[in-house]
Amino acid sequence: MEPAVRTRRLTRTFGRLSAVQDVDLDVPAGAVYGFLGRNGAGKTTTIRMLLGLLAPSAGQIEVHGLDALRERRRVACLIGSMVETPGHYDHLSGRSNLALTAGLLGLPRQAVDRALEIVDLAADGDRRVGDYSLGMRQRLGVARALLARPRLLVLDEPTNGLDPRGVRDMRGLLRELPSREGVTVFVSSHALTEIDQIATHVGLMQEGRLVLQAPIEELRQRHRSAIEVDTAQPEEAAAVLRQAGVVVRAEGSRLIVPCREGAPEAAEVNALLVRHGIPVHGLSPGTLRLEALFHDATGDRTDVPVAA
Ligand SMILES: Nc1ncnc2c1ncn2[C@@H]1O[C@H](COP(=O)(O)OP(=O)(O)OP(=O)(O)O)[C@@H](O)[C@H]1O
Repeated sequence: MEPAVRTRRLTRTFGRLSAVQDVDLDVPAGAVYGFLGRNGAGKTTTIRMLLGLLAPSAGQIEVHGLDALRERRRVACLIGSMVETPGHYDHLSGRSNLALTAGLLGLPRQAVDRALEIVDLAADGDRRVGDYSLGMRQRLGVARALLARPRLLVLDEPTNGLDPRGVRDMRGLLRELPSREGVTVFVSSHALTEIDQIATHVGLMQEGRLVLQAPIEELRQRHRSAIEVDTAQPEEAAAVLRQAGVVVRAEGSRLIVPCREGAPEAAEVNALLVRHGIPVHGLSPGTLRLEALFHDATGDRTDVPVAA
């Protein structure tokens, strides 16, 4: 299948500043692509070029096989977007807000009902937008972006400023969109933790460059962190594990089992220790620590580049 987005050497300079430099994005159709980076890394500039709001200084952009710079109108019809906090008419209901846009686009009224349904605002559709929470306003923005049934949905920091519930709702919505609506989701964020559970692919921007791009599963395989064992008998536990051929390191009362080729799963470590009568107070299963991954990709060990 042709990719939803493909850029080659995409570049944008502002005076002497390279806001985006030689970026090769590959966004597969049907993906939820998490576009990550700190503030100022070049995400918004890239997104504005994808949407035809800003001309590149150099490079190419293809959207579903169409040259976005030559066929701007056709490409615009394929994309729905929400860039920055969406503006709504506060005195109107959510439904009326969408109906206005639908009217401008020449879409039938059913398009409004469908969009409200998708973002789970059908029950609140007749309430004034002024009474909506920020999360509801953001979802209404997504509904508007979906009105014309785009093939690609581009969202710039849609979880910015949302409370945990708002983040959870937005996550749930975005995760479902490819399978429910057949739309590819391209979503930017400076907070990895807000999208690591929904992204199928990630791209990381740093200082205008795309320093990492991969399917998230591949990254999970490569960067599963160590299993941590909390026990009152660390020395005995370490001896048991070493005898079983497991590489292990002690850190105070915790034991660390690095995840590497042939390392046991957390459950096996637990079973082995319990079999030898060693109580295990806590066991962390070695989940993906994307922070570590980003440290590796950017060579930045001083702080976490994309923490919540
Ligand atoms: N119109 C402009 N004129 C001059 N410099 C700009 C302009 N737009 C962006 N920049 C600069 O380009 C760089 C990248 O900005 P951009 O907004 O793309 O980053 P970002 O990753 O989206 O960050 P944020 O999350 O803060 O929006 C920054 O240094 C920014 O100051």
